[in-house]
Amino acid sequence: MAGYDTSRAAQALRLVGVSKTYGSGENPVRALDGVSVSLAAGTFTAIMGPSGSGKSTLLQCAAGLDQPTEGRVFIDGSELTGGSETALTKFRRQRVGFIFQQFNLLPALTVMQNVALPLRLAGKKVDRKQCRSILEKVGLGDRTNHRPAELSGGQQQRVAIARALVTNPSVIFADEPTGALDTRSARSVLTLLAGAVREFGQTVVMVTHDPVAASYADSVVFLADGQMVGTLAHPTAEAVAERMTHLGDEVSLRRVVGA
Ligand SMILES: Nc1ncnc2c1ncn2[C@@H]1O[C@H](COP(=O)(O)OP(=O)(O)OP(=O)(O)O)[C@@H](O)[C@H]1O
Repeated sequence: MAGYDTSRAAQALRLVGVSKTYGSGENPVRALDGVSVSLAAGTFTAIMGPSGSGKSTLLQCAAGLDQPTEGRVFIDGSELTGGSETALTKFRRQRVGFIFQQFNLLPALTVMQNVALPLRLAGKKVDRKQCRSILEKVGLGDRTNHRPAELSGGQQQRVAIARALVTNPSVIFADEPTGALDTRSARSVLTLLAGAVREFGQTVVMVTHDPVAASYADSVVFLADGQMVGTLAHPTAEAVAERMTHLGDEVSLRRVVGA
């Protein structure tokens, strides 16, 4: 993490030969197998693949929540791998945003306090005006003093988006952000994420199972058996669904021939 530069790099995220093996001994699981990918700043990328293909592991390693067994990860030009845990935590708090399937808001805090939390954790000054303005952008300007339990699932996820945006991170990682939402709320969450990319130049990386959700992204990265097996630019839901169907066949074939 040495030599961190405050100006933004052209590549918001770069993985070089990233592998992750869980466990050791007789039955180690190679969840990621030599993944190399570069994502330009200001882009929206969906990660797709069959269950167990390594999507969540990729997100965890890319976001610095887990350490790869091999390979290097760079966010905004700064290397995440190889540093101390303390340095990594500090970097994550300042430069990375997260959105989870189950929202992960703190129930005892108000909407405003939840949004301000990453600023507090990063040791930054809490600018209530800025927090309010972000909450207005996600359509919750009138809910700042409510607690999460008083909001719908879609509204809670919009608070989580505001919370992810507040530190102006280099990358926002979203793990199945629409997985717990109805179709209408999912659409509003995806529109917000896509808007953050187009309007503020935010970089978003989203794991999803849903071809419709993936169609909101600029491109899709496909994983199978821990390896990157393809990309699709300007995805439509139909093209993504079609690719996923063939991906299943390809994976079965690779397993049969032992490739
Ligand atoms: N902590 C762990 N210990 C051991 N194996 C693990 C661990 N986490 C994941 N795995 C294994 O690594 C592989 C990839 O898992 P991962 O959760 O990344 O896949 P995924 O594509 O996100 O799956 P899903 O779509 O079902 O969430 C799987 O075989 C999984 O069983």
